[in-house]
Formats: sequence, C-alpha cells, structure tokens
Amino acid sequence: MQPGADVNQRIARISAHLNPPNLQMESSFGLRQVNCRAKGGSPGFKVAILGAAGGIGQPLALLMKMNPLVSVLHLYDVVNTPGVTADVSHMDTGAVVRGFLGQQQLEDALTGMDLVIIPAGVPRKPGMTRDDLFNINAGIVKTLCEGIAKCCPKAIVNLISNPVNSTVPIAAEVFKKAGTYDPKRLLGVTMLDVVRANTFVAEVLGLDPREVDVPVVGGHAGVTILPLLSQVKPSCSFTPKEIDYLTDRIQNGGTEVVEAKSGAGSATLSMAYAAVKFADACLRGLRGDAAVVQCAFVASQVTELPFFASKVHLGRNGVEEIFSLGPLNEYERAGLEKAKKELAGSIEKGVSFIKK
Ligand SMILES: NC(=O)c1ccc[n+]([C@@H]2O[C@H](COP(=O)([O-])OP(=O)(O)OC[C@H]3O[C@@H](n4cnc5c(N)ncnc54)[C@H](O)[C@@H]3O)[C@@H](O)[C@H]2O)c1
Ligand SMILES: O=C(O)C[C@H](O)C(=O)O
Repeated sequence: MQPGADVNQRIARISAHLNPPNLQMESSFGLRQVNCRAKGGSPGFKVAILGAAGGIGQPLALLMKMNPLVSVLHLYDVVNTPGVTADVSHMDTGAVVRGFLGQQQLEDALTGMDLVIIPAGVPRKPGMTRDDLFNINAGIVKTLCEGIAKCCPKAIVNLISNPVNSTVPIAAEVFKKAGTYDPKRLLGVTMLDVVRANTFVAEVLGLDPREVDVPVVGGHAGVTILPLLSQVKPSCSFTPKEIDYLTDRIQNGGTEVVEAKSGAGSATLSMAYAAVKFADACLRGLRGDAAVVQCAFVASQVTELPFFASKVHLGRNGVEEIFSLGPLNEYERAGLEKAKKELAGSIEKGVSFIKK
C-alpha cells in the first residue's frame, strides 16, 4: 500500500459519515429533508408524551429517549416542540423522535401509540392546592383523552396532570363516553409519592433508598397520600415521632418543592424521574415481564371508592391485578378514613365535570 493511502481512505470514510447520502431528520416539522436511507431505531414500543415541552415534559422526553424499550417517541405540546424535538433527537440512542405542535397535530401524535404519558397542564404556585388547578387542567385532560379515544384507544395512559384524584375520573368518563374505556389501561401516576417515601424513610433508617420499598396508597394530594409505614421493606419499626414526621413529609413533599421554587412551578425533575420509572414498569409489563408491581391510582374495588391508589401488577393488558391494602395499624386506619373522605369529593368532582 502507498504511504498515505491509509490516511486518504480514513478521510474518505469520515467525509462519507459527515455527509451521508441519505439521511432524514426524523421530525414532522420538516426541519431538513436529506433523502432517507434508513429509519433507524430499534424494535420496541411507541410512546407519546403530551405536554412534552414543559417542566416535566422536557426531562421526561430526555429520559424516555434513553429507554431501550422505546422505539418511537412522539413529543406533543401546544408550544415549543420543534426545539425540544430537535434537541432530544440528536441523542444517539435507539428511539426515533418526532415532534407535533398544536391541536391540529394531536391525532398524528397519538396514532399507533402503545403508551401515552400526560404531563400537560398548569402547575401549582405557593399557597395553591392541587384542586386549584382543576378549572384549567380538567379541560386540557378532556381534550387530550378525546384524542386518545379516537386515535389509540388501546394505549396504556399514564396520567400525571393534577389534580390526579380528579383528572383520572375525568379521563375514565371521556373514554366511557367514547365507548373505549378499559379500566386496566388508565393509570394515575402516584410514583413520585413512592419515590419520596423511599427517600425520606431511607434517610431516617440510614439506608440506601434503592433498598427501601414503601407502599403509598390512597390518592395524590395531602391527606389522601397515605404511606403504609408498617409495611416498609426491609422490615423495620419507627417511633411515634418518626411516624408523624415521615407521614407529614411524604404528604407534603409536593408543597415542599412548590415553596422552595417560590412561584417557578412544582416538582419537575424528580417527577420526570418518577414518571420514567413508572412508564418503564408499564412497558416491561406490556413486554410480558413477570412480577412487575408498582403503586398507581386506578379504578379499584380495594375500598368502596371507584378509584384508589394501591399496589398493582402490570402486565400485557395494563393493570392485571390490584393488591389489597394488607394489614393496617390503628394510625393507618385513621389516615385511611381521612383519605377516603377527601378522595370521594375529588372523584365526584371529576366525574361530574364530564357528566354535567
Ligand atoms: N402526578 C404527579 O405526581 C405530579 C408531579 C408534578 C407535577 N404534576 C402536574 O403535572 C402538570 C405539569 O407540570 P409542569 O411542571 O410540567 O408544568 P409546565 O407548565 O412546566 O408544563 C406543562 C406543559 O403543558 C403544556 N400544555 C398546556 N396545555 C396543553 C394542551 N392542551 N395540550 C398539550 N400540552 C399542553 C404547556 O404548554 C407546557 O409545556 C401540572 O398539572 C402539575 O401539577 C403532577
Ligand atoms: O405538588 C404539586 O403540585 C406537584 C405534584 O403533585 C407533586 O407532588 O410534586
């Protein structure tokens, strides 16, 4: 071989790589069309994020793009999806990313999806309850769920938008109206309560949070968030003072973040982490993995209420089994009564928003 031939070949190879003859930017914005050679991406599930340009949506998009179970990732919002999509699409992971902007593109965003994650809607400011978000977020969730009923009625839905205790009943009523309701496929995301509970309990016990499992049942607002500290794994005991401290901190973890952010929104990063942990569990269930169990707010017969959060088994059809609460101590039984009282009103408010 001639001296330098090796180098020339390498330069030719690099040049071909930098100027591929057939490369398409995967985006519905038509950013740049450069003849398509291959679609890229790996076999896996199709996932849409609705509200993808928001505080939760952006880190959620980033983390879902890293999830090896995802082959196609659709990012939908009413603002800013071109930028978020271009940005996330440059990550050299398997999922193909496509962006969708505005309601006229909602149907394209949803068609063919296996899992739809919804963090769309306004967040709290200091002094507000989650229920104060109802007037704006109820309408947003209604519109998005109407799109799901039309375009991907079999998709698993992970609903994050607050107030979850009311938005899940809203979604259920929308799907009932459309004739597509499958209670196994609609899940309110309460994973952040579990993530917080694991963290705070681990701090008290001096353990690694990854070793701790705290069931959190009920709903996702104040006293409806009911940590079952008597069922913590690894098995342990707490003083009455520790129980008061932990229960209060877990129930008010969201408010802790809202106040620390001083008007700039609520939990976004820990929520994106929790949402991905939960979505990954749903996808592993869809794939047929055994023993996938997480807490979620679902249609339930565990109590007399039509919806309740508890541990559920996730499988090929979504929620395959809902676990009962197990033995509760006196403190938890009292907490359960308070939780049910508030939950009943929030559920009814969601149902009547659609039925009215
Ligand atoms: N379930 C939970 O544990 C949990 C945790 C944190 C936040 N939340 C809730 O998640 C929601 C989003 O929080 P955030 O901090 O990301 O808010 P954000 O304001 O930063 O982002 C919300 C996004 O939703 C988009 N949006 C608004 N209307 C829309 C519509 N009709 N269709 C599609 N997208 C729309 C906005 O454009 C924005 O990009 C809030 O309701 C918040 O309370 C829930
Ligand atoms: O507290 C909020 O309003 C957001 C979310 O529900 C949370 O728990 O962080």
